[in-house]
Amino acid sequence: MEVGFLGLGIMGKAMAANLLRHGFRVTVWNRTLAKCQELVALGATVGETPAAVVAKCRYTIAMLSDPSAALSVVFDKDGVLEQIGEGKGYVDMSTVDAATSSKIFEGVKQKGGAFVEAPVSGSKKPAEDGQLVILAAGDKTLYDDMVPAFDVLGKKSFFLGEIGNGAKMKLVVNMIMGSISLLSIITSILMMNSLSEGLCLADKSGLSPQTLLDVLDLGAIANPMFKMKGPTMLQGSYNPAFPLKHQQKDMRLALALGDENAVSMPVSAAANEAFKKARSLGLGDQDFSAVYEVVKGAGGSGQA
Ligand SMILES: NC(=O)C1=CN([C@@H]2O[C@H](COP(=O)(O)OP(=O)(O)OC[C@H]3O[C@@H](n4cnc5c(N)ncnc54)[C@H](OP(=O)(O)O)[C@@H]3O)[C@@H](O)[C@H]2O)C=CC1
Ligand SMILES: O=CC(=O)O
Repeated sequence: MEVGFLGLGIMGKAMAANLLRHGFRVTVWNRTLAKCQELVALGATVGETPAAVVAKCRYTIAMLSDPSAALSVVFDKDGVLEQIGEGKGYVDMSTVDAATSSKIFEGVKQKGGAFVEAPVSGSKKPAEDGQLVILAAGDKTLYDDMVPAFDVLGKKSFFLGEIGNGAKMKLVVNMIMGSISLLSIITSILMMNSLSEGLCLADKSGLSPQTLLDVLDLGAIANPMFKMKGPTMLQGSYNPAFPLKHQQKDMRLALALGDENAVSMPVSAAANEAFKKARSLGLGDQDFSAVYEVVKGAGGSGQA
């Protein structure tokens, strides 16, 4: 199967590489064209513009940063709309709001093409391992055509019906993830303080601190989020798997969805403030766990 792939950021690069590894022929484009070279080394060909990729491929996937990037790649000069038409499909896997997705759907439909939105849950590692969860909606025939690609990219794909449902589901999931991860960071700080005291007490009492760790890890307070992100957070190292600016964009779009539907979400609103603050501190391009810096600055103990 031949596919086009637009957008080779953290996720797009891993996903396109995965398709190549599984025998797909892939034509790639990225705004910063130089980034295509890594994929060329894996067997991809390059399209000079989004329109050139769509002209070459029956199916084109996009993985772009946000609503404005998703719209620009479709509607601007040399964009997807210049070449989309009867018999061609466009699949946007970026995380955007339902209104953005609907605009793209209408634009593609007017040209006679088919459109599926298919945002994903799962970060850099699941993208590399083909373990994403795909939340698709829109044209069912195109969805069915894309199943071989979705099977490579993800461990499960859902077809959620009319356009907008995939975008909304993704925003709800990420709103929960953003709030929970902030709570988990705060909990981790408290846990780390308790843990430090526990390790000290064990040591002074003639017990092995390592055995204490082994025992705790097997019990009810074992904490997967802390295990995954904790060690690098404590070093203040936030190499991005999921950039903080994207997490904040998802919180913002989810809160707007809450506004539209009059759903009160005080926990998410507070989490959004913390992510906003982190962006204002210049942490937008770091991993979203860098929100830890905000929590520390607000009086949490960073010495854990
Ligand atoms: N990272 C993660 O863990 C996950 C991310 N997502 C979502 O996937 C999407 C991509 O995320 P990720 O790969 O991490 O993001 P990155 O920031 O790493 O990549 C963003 C991509 O969008 C391109 N881009 C940005 N602005 C424009 C524009 N105006 N026109 C054309 N291209 C543009 C960038 O091009 P250039 O290289 O030129 O800057 C790059 O290819 C986002 O919507 C994110 O929310 C979903 C699940 C997990
Ligand atoms: O959108 C981010 C994710 O981890 O899912």
